Amino acid sequence: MSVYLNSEKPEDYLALVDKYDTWLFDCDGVLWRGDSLIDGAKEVLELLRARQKSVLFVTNNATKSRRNYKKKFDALGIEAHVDEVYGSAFAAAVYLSSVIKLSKDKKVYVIGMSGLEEELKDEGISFIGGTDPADHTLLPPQDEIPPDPSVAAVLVGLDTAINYTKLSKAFRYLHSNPECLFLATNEDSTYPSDKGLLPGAGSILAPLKYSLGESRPVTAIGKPNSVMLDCIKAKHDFDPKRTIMVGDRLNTDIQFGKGGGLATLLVLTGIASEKDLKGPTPPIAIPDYVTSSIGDLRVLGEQA
Ligand SMILES: O=C(O)[C@H](O)[C@H](O)COP(=O)(O)O
Ligand SMILES: [Mg+2]
Repeated sequence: MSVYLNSEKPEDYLALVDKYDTWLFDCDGVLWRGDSLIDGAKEVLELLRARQKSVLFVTNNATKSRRNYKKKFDALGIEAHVDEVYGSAFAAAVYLSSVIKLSKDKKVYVIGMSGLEEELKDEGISFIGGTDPADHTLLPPQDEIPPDPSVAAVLVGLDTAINYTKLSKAFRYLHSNPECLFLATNEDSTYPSDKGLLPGAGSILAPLKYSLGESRPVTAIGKPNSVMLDCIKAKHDFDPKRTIMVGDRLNTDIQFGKGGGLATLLVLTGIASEKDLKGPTPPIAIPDYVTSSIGDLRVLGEQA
Protein backbone atom coordinates (compact mmCIF):
# COMPACT_ATOMS: atom_id res chain seq x y z
CA MET A 1 0.00 0.00 0.00
CA SER A 2 1.45 3.40 -0.95
CA VAL A 3 1.82 6.29 1.50
CA TYR A 4 0.25 9.40 -0.05
CA LEU A 5 2.20 12.49 1.01
CA ASN A 6 0.60 15.92 0.95
CA SER A 7 1.49 19.47 1.86
CA GLU A 8 -0.97 19.49 4.80
CA LYS A 9 1.51 17.25 6.60
CA PRO A 10 4.98 18.78 5.89
CA GLU A 11 6.46 16.65 8.64
CA ASP A 12 5.93 13.60 6.41
CA TYR A 13 8.29 15.08 3.81
CA LEU A 14 10.90 15.80 6.46
CA ALA A 15 10.66 12.25 7.76
CA LEU A 16 11.04 10.96 4.19
CA VAL A 17 14.17 13.01 3.54
CA ASP A 18 15.72 11.92 6.85
CA LYS A 19 15.21 8.24 5.90
CA TYR A 20 17.21 8.32 2.64
CA ASP A 21 20.78 9.43 1.93
CA THR A 22 20.88 8.71 -1.82
CA TRP A 23 18.23 10.10 -4.16
CA LEU A 24 17.97 8.72 -7.70
CA PHE A 25 15.96 11.04 -9.92
CA ASP A 26 14.30 10.09 -13.15
CA CYS A 27 14.30 13.12 -15.47
CA ASP A 28 11.49 13.29 -18.05
CA GLY A 29 8.23 13.85 -16.19
CA VAL A 30 9.96 14.35 -12.83
CA LEU A 31 12.47 17.20 -13.19
CA TRP A 32 11.18 18.52 -16.49
CA ARG A 33 8.87 17.99 -19.41
CA GLY A 34 10.90 18.63 -22.56
CA ASP A 35 12.90 21.76 -21.70
CA SER A 36 10.37 23.09 -19.17
CA LEU A 37 11.40 22.58 -15.56
CA ILE A 38 8.80 21.15 -13.18
CA ASP A 39 7.95 23.89 -10.67
CA GLY A 40 10.15 23.56 -7.58
CA ALA A 41 12.47 20.86 -8.98
CA LYS A 42 15.57 23.08 -9.00
CA GLU A 43 14.92 24.31 -5.46
CA VAL A 44 14.34 20.79 -4.10
CA LEU A 45 17.57 19.47 -5.64
CA GLU A 46 19.43 22.36 -3.99
CA LEU A 47 17.73 21.66 -0.63
CA LEU A 48 18.68 17.96 -0.81
CA ARG A 49 22.31 18.76 -1.64
CA ALA A 50 22.37 21.29 1.22
CA ARG A 51 21.36 18.41 3.50
CA GLN A 52 24.36 16.38 2.23
CA LYS A 53 22.17 14.01 0.25
CA SER A 54 23.71 12.20 -2.75
CA VAL A 55 21.81 13.06 -5.91
CA LEU A 56 21.99 10.95 -9.09
CA PHE A 57 20.04 11.21 -12.34
CA VAL A 58 18.76 8.01 -14.01
CA THR A 59 17.01 8.56 -17.34
CA ASN A 60 15.73 6.23 -20.05
CA ASN A 61 15.97 9.07 -22.56
CA ALA A 62 18.65 7.88 -24.99
CA THR A 63 18.61 11.00 -27.19
CA LYS A 64 21.32 12.63 -25.10
CA SER A 65 24.73 11.52 -23.84
CA ARG A 66 25.83 12.25 -20.29
CA ARG A 67 27.79 15.24 -21.59
CA ASN A 68 24.70 16.50 -23.43
CA TYR A 69 22.71 16.16 -20.19
CA LYS A 70 25.33 18.14 -18.30
CA LYS A 71 24.80 20.96 -20.83
CA LYS A 72 21.01 20.70 -20.33
CA PHE A 73 21.36 20.84 -16.54
CA ASP A 74 23.72 23.84 -16.88
CA ALA A 75 21.28 25.62 -19.21
CA LEU A 76 18.48 25.05 -16.67
CA GLY A 77 20.70 26.30 -13.82
CA ILE A 78 20.71 22.96 -12.02
CA GLU A 79 23.92 21.70 -10.36
CA ALA A 80 24.86 18.35 -11.89
CA HIS A 81 28.10 16.54 -12.64
CA VAL A 82 28.62 14.18 -15.59
CA ASP A 83 29.36 11.26 -13.28
CA GLU A 84 26.01 11.78 -11.56
CA VAL A 85 24.11 11.23 -14.83
CA TYR A 86 23.11 7.73 -15.95
CA GLY A 87 21.24 7.54 -19.24
CA SER A 88 20.08 4.50 -21.22
CA ALA A 89 22.44 5.54 -24.04
CA PHE A 90 25.40 5.20 -21.66
CA ALA A 91 24.04 1.96 -20.21
CA ALA A 92 23.59 0.48 -23.70
CA ALA A 93 27.16 1.39 -24.68
CA VAL A 94 28.54 -0.13 -21.45
CA TYR A 95 26.40 -3.24 -21.98
CA LEU A 96 27.89 -3.73 -25.46
CA SER A 97 31.47 -3.07 -24.33
CA SER A 98 31.52 -4.76 -20.91
CA VAL A 99 28.75 -7.36 -20.90
CA ILE A 100 28.62 -8.47 -24.56
CA LYS A 101 32.29 -7.55 -25.03
CA LEU A 102 31.59 -6.80 -28.70
CA SER A 103 34.70 -7.66 -30.70
CA LYS A 104 36.45 -4.87 -32.58
CA ASP A 105 35.69 -6.42 -35.97
CA LYS A 106 31.93 -6.23 -35.29
CA LYS A 107 29.59 -3.25 -35.44
CA VAL A 108 26.10 -2.19 -34.38
CA TYR A 109 23.26 -0.95 -36.58
CA VAL A 110 21.75 2.00 -34.70
CA ILE A 111 18.28 3.49 -34.80
CA GLY A 112 18.80 6.53 -32.61
CA MET A 113 20.22 10.02 -32.28
CA SER A 114 23.56 11.75 -31.74
CA GLY A 115 23.60 11.26 -27.97
CA LEU A 116 23.45 7.50 -28.40
CA GLU A 117 26.19 7.66 -31.04
CA GLU A 118 28.40 9.71 -28.70
CA GLU A 119 28.13 7.15 -25.90
CA LEU A 120 28.91 4.27 -28.31
CA LYS A 121 31.99 6.15 -29.59
CA ASP A 122 33.15 6.78 -26.01
CA GLU A 123 32.95 3.04 -25.34
CA GLY A 124 34.81 2.17 -28.56
CA ILE A 125 31.78 0.53 -30.19
CA SER A 126 31.70 0.70 -34.01
CA PHE A 127 28.31 1.46 -35.50
CA ILE A 128 26.45 2.33 -38.70
CA GLY A 129 23.09 4.03 -39.19
CA GLY A 130 22.02 6.52 -36.53
CA THR A 131 22.30 10.06 -37.89
CA ASP A 132 24.02 8.90 -41.13
CA PRO A 133 22.33 10.93 -43.93
CA ALA A 134 22.35 7.78 -46.10
CA ASP A 135 19.66 6.37 -43.80
CA HIS A 136 17.58 9.50 -44.06
CA THR A 137 16.91 8.93 -47.76
CA LEU A 138 13.67 7.08 -48.39
CA LEU A 139 14.70 3.66 -49.70
CA PRO A 140 12.43 2.20 -52.40
CA PRO A 141 11.26 -1.12 -50.80
CA GLN A 142 12.59 -3.17 -53.73
CA ASP A 143 16.17 -1.97 -53.11
CA GLU A 144 18.56 -4.70 -52.02
CA ILE A 145 19.74 -4.52 -48.38
CA PRO A 146 22.56 -7.07 -48.42
CA PRO A 147 23.04 -9.10 -45.21
CA ASP A 148 26.16 -8.02 -43.31
CA PRO A 149 27.57 -10.60 -40.87
CA SER A 150 29.75 -7.90 -39.28
CA VAL A 151 26.57 -6.30 -37.91
CA ALA A 152 26.48 -8.17 -34.61
CA ALA A 153 23.67 -6.16 -33.02
CA VAL A 154 20.81 -3.82 -33.79
CA LEU A 155 20.27 -1.16 -31.11
CA VAL A 156 17.04 0.87 -31.09
CA GLY A 157 16.49 4.09 -29.14
CA LEU A 158 14.18 7.08 -29.37
CA ASP A 159 14.68 8.50 -32.88
CA THR A 160 12.65 11.51 -34.00
CA ALA A 161 13.88 10.91 -37.58
CA ILE A 162 12.58 7.33 -37.81
CA ASN A 163 11.68 6.13 -41.31
CA TYR A 164 11.05 3.05 -43.47
CA THR A 165 14.69 2.85 -44.57
CA LYS A 166 15.92 2.52 -40.98
CA LEU A 167 13.25 -0.01 -40.05
CA SER A 168 13.98 -2.03 -43.21
CA LYS A 169 17.71 -2.15 -42.55
CA ALA A 170 17.24 -3.11 -38.90
CA PHE A 171 14.71 -5.78 -39.92
CA ARG A 172 17.00 -7.25 -42.60
CA TYR A 173 20.06 -7.42 -40.32
CA LEU A 174 18.03 -9.24 -37.67
CA HIS A 175 15.96 -11.42 -40.01
CA SER A 176 18.95 -12.58 -42.08
CA ASN A 177 21.20 -13.36 -39.10
CA PRO A 178 19.79 -15.23 -36.08
CA GLU A 179 23.02 -14.42 -34.21
CA CYS A 180 22.45 -10.67 -34.52
CA LEU A 181 21.48 -9.28 -31.08
CA PHE A 182 18.22 -7.33 -30.85
CA LEU A 183 18.75 -4.56 -28.29
CA ALA A 184 16.82 -1.48 -27.20
CA THR A 185 17.83 1.37 -24.94
CA ASN A 186 14.35 1.32 -23.35
CA GLU A 187 10.70 0.52 -24.06
CA ASP A 188 8.85 3.56 -22.75
CA SER A 189 5.67 3.71 -24.84
CA THR A 190 5.28 7.47 -24.55
CA TYR A 191 7.43 10.53 -23.91
CA PRO A 192 6.11 13.37 -21.68
CA SER A 193 7.06 16.48 -23.66
CA ASP A 194 6.14 20.00 -22.53
CA LYS A 195 3.50 20.02 -25.27
CA GLY A 196 1.90 16.78 -24.11
CA LEU A 197 2.52 13.06 -24.71
CA LEU A 198 4.47 11.90 -27.75
CA PRO A 199 5.48 8.41 -28.98
CA GLY A 200 8.38 7.10 -26.91
CA ALA A 201 11.28 4.78 -27.66
CA GLY A 202 9.04 1.74 -27.22
CA SER A 203 6.86 3.04 -30.04
CA ILE A 204 9.90 3.36 -32.31
CA LEU A 205 10.75 -0.24 -31.45
CA ALA A 206 7.21 -1.60 -31.91
CA PRO A 207 7.28 -2.05 -35.73
CA LEU A 208 10.39 -4.22 -35.44
CA LYS A 209 8.97 -6.29 -32.58
CA TYR A 210 5.77 -6.78 -34.60
CA SER A 211 7.46 -7.61 -37.90
CA LEU A 212 10.06 -9.95 -36.37
CA GLY A 213 7.56 -11.69 -34.11
CA GLU A 214 7.89 -13.43 -30.77
CA SER A 215 10.80 -15.57 -31.98
CA ARG A 216 13.12 -12.55 -31.83
CA PRO A 217 12.76 -11.14 -28.29
CA VAL A 218 14.37 -7.77 -27.63
CA THR A 219 16.64 -7.00 -24.66
CA ALA A 220 15.81 -3.53 -23.31
CA ILE A 221 18.74 -2.19 -21.29
CA GLY A 222 17.18 0.86 -19.58
CA LYS A 223 14.83 0.90 -16.57
CA PRO A 224 13.46 -1.45 -15.25
CA ASN A 225 16.48 -3.58 -16.32
CA SER A 226 19.08 -3.72 -13.54
CA VAL A 227 21.92 -2.84 -15.96
CA MET A 228 21.45 0.86 -15.13
CA LEU A 229 21.77 0.12 -11.40
CA ASP A 230 24.86 -2.01 -12.08
CA CYS A 231 26.42 0.97 -13.90
CA ILE A 232 25.66 3.20 -10.89
CA LYS A 233 27.01 0.63 -8.39
CA ALA A 234 30.26 0.45 -10.38
CA LYS A 235 30.90 4.12 -9.57
CA HIS A 236 28.94 5.00 -6.42
CA ASP A 237 28.70 3.36 -3.02
CA PHE A 238 25.21 3.52 -1.63
CA ASP A 239 23.06 1.55 0.79
CA PRO A 240 19.95 0.33 -1.09
CA LYS A 241 18.01 0.54 2.20
CA ARG A 242 18.78 4.25 2.42
CA THR A 243 18.25 4.94 -1.28
CA ILE A 244 15.06 6.14 -2.96
CA MET A 245 14.14 6.18 -6.67
CA VAL A 246 11.92 9.09 -7.71
CA GLY A 247 10.01 8.48 -10.94
CA ASP A 248 6.87 9.17 -12.97
CA ARG A 249 6.36 5.82 -14.70
CA LEU A 250 5.30 2.61 -12.91
CA ASN A 251 6.65 0.07 -15.45
CA THR A 252 10.10 1.65 -15.59
CA ASP A 253 11.07 3.84 -12.62
CA ILE A 254 9.05 2.16 -9.88
CA GLN A 255 9.73 -1.37 -11.13
CA PHE A 256 13.44 -0.44 -11.43
CA GLY A 257 13.53 0.86 -7.85
CA LYS A 258 11.70 -2.13 -6.41
CA GLY A 259 13.87 -4.55 -8.42
CA GLY A 260 16.95 -2.93 -6.93
CA GLY A 261 15.65 -3.13 -3.37
CA LEU A 262 15.26 0.66 -3.23
CA ALA A 263 12.43 2.73 -1.80
CA THR A 264 10.26 4.37 -4.45
CA LEU A 265 8.50 7.72 -4.72
CA LEU A 266 6.03 8.23 -7.57
CA VAL A 267 5.29 11.78 -8.74
CA LEU A 268 2.22 12.59 -10.82
CA THR A 269 3.79 15.24 -13.11
CA GLY A 270 4.64 12.84 -15.94
CA ILE A 271 3.14 9.57 -17.15
CA ALA A 272 1.41 7.95 -14.15
CA SER A 273 -1.81 9.29 -12.66
CA GLU A 274 -3.82 8.39 -9.57
CA LYS A 275 -6.13 6.22 -11.68
CA ASP A 276 -3.13 4.03 -12.59
CA LEU A 277 -2.82 3.30 -8.88
CA LYS A 278 -6.50 3.11 -7.97
CA GLY A 279 -8.04 2.03 -11.26
CA PRO A 280 -9.73 -1.31 -12.01
CA THR A 281 -6.52 -2.97 -13.25
CA PRO A 282 -3.93 -3.61 -10.52
CA PRO A 283 -0.80 -1.44 -10.99
CA ILE A 284 2.25 -3.25 -12.42
CA ALA A 285 4.30 -1.91 -9.48
CA ILE A 286 3.17 -0.19 -6.28
CA PRO A 287 5.33 2.76 -5.13
CA ASP A 288 6.17 3.13 -1.44
CA TYR A 289 5.28 6.82 -1.56
CA VAL A 290 3.23 9.06 -3.84
CA THR A 291 3.23 12.83 -4.09
CA SER A 292 1.82 15.17 -6.73
CA SER A 293 5.16 16.76 -7.67
CA ILE A 294 8.80 16.79 -6.62
CA GLY A 295 8.13 20.46 -5.90
CA ASP A 296 6.14 19.37 -2.82
CA LEU A 297 9.48 18.78 -1.05
CA ARG A 298 10.03 22.55 -0.97
CA VAL A 299 8.71 22.35 2.60
CA LEU A 300 12.28 21.34 3.46
CA GLY A 301 13.20 24.97 2.97
CA GLU A 302 10.71 26.09 5.59
CA GLN A 303 12.36 23.94 8.23
CA ALA A 304 15.63 24.61 10.00
O1 LIG B 1 10.56 7.59 -24.91
C1 LIG B 1 11.48 7.63 -24.12
O2 LIG B 1 12.64 7.27 -24.41
C2 LIG B 1 11.10 8.00 -22.73
O3 LIG B 1 9.79 8.47 -22.68
C3 LIG B 1 11.81 9.07 -22.05
O4 LIG B 1 12.86 9.54 -22.69
C4 LIG B 1 12.00 8.61 -20.64
O5 LIG B 1 12.93 9.35 -19.97
P1 LIG B 1 12.94 9.28 -18.36
O6 LIG B 1 11.52 9.52 -17.92
O7 LIG B 1 13.42 7.90 -18.00
O8 LIG B 1 13.88 10.41 -17.99
MG1 LIG C 1 10.16 9.78 -16.57
